[in-house]
Amino acid sequence: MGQEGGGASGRGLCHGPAGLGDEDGLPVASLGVLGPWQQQGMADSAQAQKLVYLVTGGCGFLGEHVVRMLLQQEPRLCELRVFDLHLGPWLEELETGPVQVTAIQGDVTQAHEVAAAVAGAHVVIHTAGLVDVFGRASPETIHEVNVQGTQNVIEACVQNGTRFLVYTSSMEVVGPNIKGQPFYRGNENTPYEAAHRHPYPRSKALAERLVLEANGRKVRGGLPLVTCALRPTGIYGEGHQIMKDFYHQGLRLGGRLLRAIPASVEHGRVYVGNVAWMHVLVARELEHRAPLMGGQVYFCYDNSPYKSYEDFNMEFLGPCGLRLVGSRPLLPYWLLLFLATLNALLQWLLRPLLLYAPLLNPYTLAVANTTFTVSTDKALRHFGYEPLFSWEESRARTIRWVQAGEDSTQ
Ligand SMILES: NC(=O)C1=CN([C@@H]2O[C@H](COP(=O)(O)OP(=O)(O)OC[C@H]3O[C@@H](n4cnc5c(N)ncnc54)[C@H](O)[C@@H]3O)[C@@H](O)[C@H]2O)C=CC1
Ligand SMILES: C[C@@H](CO)CCC[C@@H](C)[C@H]1CC[C@H]2[C@@H]3[C@H](O)CC4=CC(=O)CC[C@]4(C)[C@H]3CC[C@]12C
Repeated sequence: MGQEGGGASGRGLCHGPAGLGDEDGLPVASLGVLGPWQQQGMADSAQAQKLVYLVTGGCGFLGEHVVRMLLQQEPRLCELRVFDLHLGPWLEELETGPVQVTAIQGDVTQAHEVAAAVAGAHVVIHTAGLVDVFGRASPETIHEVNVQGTQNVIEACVQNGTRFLVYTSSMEVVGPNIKGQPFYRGNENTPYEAAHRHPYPRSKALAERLVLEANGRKVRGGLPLVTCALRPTGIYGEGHQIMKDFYHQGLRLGGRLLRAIPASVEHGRVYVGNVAWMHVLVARELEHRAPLMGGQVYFCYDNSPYKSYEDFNMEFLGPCGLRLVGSRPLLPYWLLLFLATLNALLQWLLRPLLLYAPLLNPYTLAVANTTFTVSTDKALRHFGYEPLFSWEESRARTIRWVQAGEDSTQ
């Protein structure tokens, strides 16, 4: 595994898009007279291993699954660049495989670091982001990472002739909105008033718009950029820190969690392995279905059941020995809202002294307390997506991970 500090090199036999001289901008240089479409038939052979992928945020919860999924499911991969502010030690175990894994410690807000990492890549999967709905980071920082960082990725693709960009957006781009209106089993075309005040959903919405508007821009060499955005609902699975936090909280309370949200409020959830699989499929199919998929958004979905946030968590925490107390919320909503507001006030008062960022605040309460679920088959229709993991398997894997009690996803 190569380790880099803000740049990428040592690409071995991979050929970057700029040096191809192929009309479609596809990676055919080292395949002699074969055209791009013929390459597809060779996908399983070692000769076809010519693609360079870059995953930003590749050491995060989702990013790690995307990285591992690419190594398992993308036979044309030659080099995989993993770009993150903080590199994970698990990257080292990947160095024995046939694909060159290049770890790049870098910051998406630094345009030159992003440009260096993108140079020579065929596909960029941009999952890096500041996921903060708890007030840990300032609104300016969230904007800088999520919006300016995404703009840097787009510009780097344009400068370097990289044609395929997949962006990890979020359900939060749509809602729940500030009015708390329910979004009940909606799809990508369901009308909904997306209005946000919170910095995280605002930043994701702005970044998603940048990505979609960049579709069709000419990249170096004159070919069009093809972009699309995936919108996961609440992701769960191995590595989901908040799930672990609830588990430990339950253990501290003698094996109990207290119901705060009515069981009737549905919150969309999707297994991390399926979200990663969707990214891999989209990245692969963008090349072949650019006119259909370019500039599109897709909700990430699978067969996980529709439940409230807490009832869904109990699917995993129950088998780990926890119990959710109460068939109805134990505290009235007004009291929860009061506590959430108090938390926000304390956060503001204590900010000069310390960071107080509990899970409960007016925004997280609103998200957990508003129905937001998706029901769509757009990804199936556009690029043949079907979940790789059944609900039973997703559940079993997540339970195993919670029980293992470690922080690794494996
Ligand atoms: N966790 C969830 O339920 C959902 C997450 N998403 C999106 O999925 C993506 C991944 O989220 P998670 O894996 O949950 O979060 P995460 O925090 O585990 O991963 C984000 C990764 O981005 C990296 N990163 C942050 N700032 C960076 C910077 N300036 N430069 C380079 N790398 C940076 C972090 O170090 C981290 O490894 C994010 O874009 C998020 O908005 C979307 C929907 C739901
Ligand atoms: C009121 C509490 C009583 O137990 C429960 C508070 C739970 C919250 C911390 C979570 C409820 C819903 C979660 C969010 C949701 O899954 C959608 C998200 C999408 C993203 O893109 C990022 C993460 C998140 C905002 C997620 C964050 C945690 C919750 C607010």
